[in-house]
Amino acid sequence: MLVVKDVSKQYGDFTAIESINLEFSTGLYGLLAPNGAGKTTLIKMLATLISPTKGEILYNGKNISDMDDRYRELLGYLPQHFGYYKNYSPKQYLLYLAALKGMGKKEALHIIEELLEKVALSDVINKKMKKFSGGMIQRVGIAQALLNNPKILILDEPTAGLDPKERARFRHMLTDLARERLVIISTHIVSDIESIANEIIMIKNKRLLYKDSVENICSSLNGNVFETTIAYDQLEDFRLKHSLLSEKQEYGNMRVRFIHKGEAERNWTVVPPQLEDVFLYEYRDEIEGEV
Ligand SMILES: Nc1ncnc2c1ncn2[C@@H]1O[C@H](COP(=O)(O)OP(=O)(O)OP(=O)(O)O)[C@@H](O)[C@H]1O
Repeated sequence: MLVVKDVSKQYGDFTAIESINLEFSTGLYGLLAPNGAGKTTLIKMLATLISPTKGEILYNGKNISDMDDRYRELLGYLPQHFGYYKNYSPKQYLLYLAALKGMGKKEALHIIEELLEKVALSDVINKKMKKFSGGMIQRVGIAQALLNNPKILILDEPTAGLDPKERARFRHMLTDLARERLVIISTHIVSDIESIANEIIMIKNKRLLYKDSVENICSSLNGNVFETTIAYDQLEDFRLKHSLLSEKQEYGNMRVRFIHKGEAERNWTVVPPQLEDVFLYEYRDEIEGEV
């Protein structure tokens, strides 16, 4: 069990994360927030790459920074930008990392072959990585994070640059990996984790906003998400009055989805809230202009 206890992180005078409390057990946790919200900061603290300014992170009751190597033996980590050697094959690269971890070559070879099979790279085990797609490189990244068969797997924005097919494959793989370990994945893309995370963690204004199931988070907007059709020239006025979530052209009119708290109008249809609605609503100030 991993516990984040009242953790804050400051960079000089700037506070990136403030008084965060979290508890993790086995399963998949999605850390979802727009860029700059502090996901990487939190993840780097969980990976002991940086230390909290205040508070502590405990694994089975022990402070992870005191555990030192004993904690890192339990940890697999894929950073946002991971360094690999383009002229190496996945096998050469993983053998090199295994040697750094002090693994014997015979044991390492066996594990590496198994891992590359798990991430569906068996057929390119000896091919140079310079010809690999973004998705294939990310799968090598996952394989390196799994070298020590970690109990805790932490992936920072692992789907950046992947196409929809690769994203889907990635989701299957993560579900599989989270059956027997704690997996924490950070992303600003709702669809990456919506269908697979046991719990979603959202940070807003440096603090914890939600740590809950998708269903419970969505229920915070029950009865407040509507759709209706308006004329194109009403759109600007509508945008000023309501929190617009999405808009699309439909037979010369505009179909709009929006948040409204209070009395509804007759021609509005209330719709079940989706995680994307909560994300767009909660971060409407941060992501204005981005979407
Ligand atoms: N070493 C640092 N020194 C000063 N400020 C930092 C440092 N690292 C991060 N920050 C600031 O802390 C805030 C949170 O950054 P962080 O990288 O954790 O966000 P994020 O949610 O992971 O976003 P991204 O996905 O873009 O990295 C940002 O405002 C960032 O500029």
